[in-house]
Amino acid sequence: MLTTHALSLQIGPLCLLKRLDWQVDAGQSWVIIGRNGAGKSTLLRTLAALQSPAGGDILLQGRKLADWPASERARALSYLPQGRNDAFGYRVLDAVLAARHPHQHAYWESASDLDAARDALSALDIGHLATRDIRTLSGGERQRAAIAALLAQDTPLMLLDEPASALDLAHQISLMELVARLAREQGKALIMVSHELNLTLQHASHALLLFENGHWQAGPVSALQADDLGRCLGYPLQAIVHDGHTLYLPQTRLTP
Ligand SMILES: Nc1ncnc2c1ncn2[C@@H]1O[C@H](COP(=O)(O)OP(=O)(O)OP(=O)(O)O)[C@@H](O)[C@H]1O
Repeated sequence: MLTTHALSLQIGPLCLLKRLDWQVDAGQSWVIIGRNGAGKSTLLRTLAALQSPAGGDILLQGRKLADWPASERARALSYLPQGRNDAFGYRVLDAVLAARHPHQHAYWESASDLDAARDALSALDIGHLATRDIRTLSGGERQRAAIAALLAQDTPLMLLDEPASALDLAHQISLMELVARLAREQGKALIMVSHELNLTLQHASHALLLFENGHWQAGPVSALQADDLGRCLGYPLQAIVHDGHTLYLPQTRLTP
């Protein structure tokens, strides 16, 4: 689905990523993990073709990302950025319908566009907000409306930047279950940035760790080591197995 060859990211003198060789296949859900400023959002924006890498190649379905016409690319990948800014008072349903634009052949949306938008709103538990002015939503509701729009876009590759950050615990869990289901049952490929370590690692299949100075490590979640994760996040962690799940907890530091 997505391949990178020697992908490097740099902002001014700051090297964020050095020669990333990476493959994301259909049915996989990846979480990108790293400290603040590690380059996670920059990587996601680069994969969404919103900024250029310092070097290397990104291939989407075998074709260079830069060679994709924008309208075709919008049917192949969707992107949820971190922040949102609503200048106009449109209805929640219309905001989600707008995400169907890449699939529309006529000026007006079709019945299947409406179905896709309504299904996406229900999946995010905000069907009852369909006719509300989007500017009146709470932070978590607005986040769920944005994720619903991403679902309605219905692309094989989905890029999500901190999708669970504004959500309450119950909605965080149902979002992660939804994401895992999309990968498992529909063969979607997902790449998420998340600071909700244990929640995300319970549902993701693979992890990409970003270390300082552009170093990285990629592999299945089942092969993750607490030492590597701790080094990546700048705090020692211990792995605890509970109910068949591995949880990563901060090690207690002995006070001198
Ligand atoms: N336009 C810019 N000008 C200068 N520095 C930038 C710019 N964009 C990003 N950076 C810097 O690049 C680094 C990586 O930013 P990025 O947003 O990718 O980090 P992140 O890993 O997503 O962090 P966080 O966990 O805090 O969201 C940061 O140090 C940031 O300050």
